[in-house]
Amino acid sequence: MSDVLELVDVSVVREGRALVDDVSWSVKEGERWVILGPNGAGKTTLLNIASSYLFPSTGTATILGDRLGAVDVFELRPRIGIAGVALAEKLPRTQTVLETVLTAAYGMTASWHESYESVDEERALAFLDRLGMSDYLDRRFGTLSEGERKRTMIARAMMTDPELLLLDEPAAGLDLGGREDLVRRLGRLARDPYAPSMVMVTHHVEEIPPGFTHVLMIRQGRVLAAGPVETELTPRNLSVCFGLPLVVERRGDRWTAQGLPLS
Ligand SMILES: Nc1ncnc2c1ncn2[C@@H]1O[C@H](COP(=O)(O)OP(=O)(O)OP(=O)(O)O)[C@@H](O)[C@H]1O
Repeated sequence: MSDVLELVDVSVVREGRALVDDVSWSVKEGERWVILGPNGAGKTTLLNIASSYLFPSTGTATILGDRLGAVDVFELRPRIGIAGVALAEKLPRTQTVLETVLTAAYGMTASWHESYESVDEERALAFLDRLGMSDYLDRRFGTLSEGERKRTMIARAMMTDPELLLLDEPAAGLDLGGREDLVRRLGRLARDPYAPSMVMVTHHVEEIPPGFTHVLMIRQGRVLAAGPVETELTPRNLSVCFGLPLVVERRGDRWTAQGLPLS
């Protein structure tokens, strides 16, 4: 299996502080990773490197075989799908759901009188259908609920047929039904052998979709644990990661965690 992403001794330093501190981590083809860590741990910073929007201060980052700094990022970026709040905020609120997904095929955020190929439209419709958004095609992106917006963003991220799919807190802000719906859909995607390698950032083990294979735990920019979910998602690792005693349980193919009662 080849490396989809390889970070070696990567640090990101801002104002004299390491936001990401000496991180070495590799994602192999077909793996599905979840990045867990408390607020401010450096999760989004890592995704920004993985998406080629941020260069390490020191160390090397190799994405889809190309080393950051030695590759034209504009050639690399179409190979990476991203769904996250930062991108959602850049998308025009008045654009329809279908246009929001279609524009990804042209590497744009807004439509500019392109004439879309019918094959692109068919792909957009198929992804929107898979994400349960077929009834919203003509709705303005800005009028969508949080859950509908998240599902549209994932459909959009799939449009370019990416080799690497990055999901930044896809279930944040969703109600219980919305979260469970999204986790099931991501679980189906994770199990699809033709789906891209995936990296998903979350704060909650309950949001880990079935089929996700590996976990990276970070705290204060440093890696605490990295490896298969079965061996690394332990009460000890999770407690150190979030800084309080936690129990973690696996039920079927899902996870739950809770704090131990105060004595
Ligand atoms: N440009 C910057 N200059 C200085 N500090 C920054 C900069 N960007 C991010 N940080 C800081 O780096 C740390 C890591 O930020 P990051 O967004 O990666 O964390 P995170 O794990 O994604 O957090 P959250 O779970 O709250 O989204 C935070 O303390 C943040 O304030």
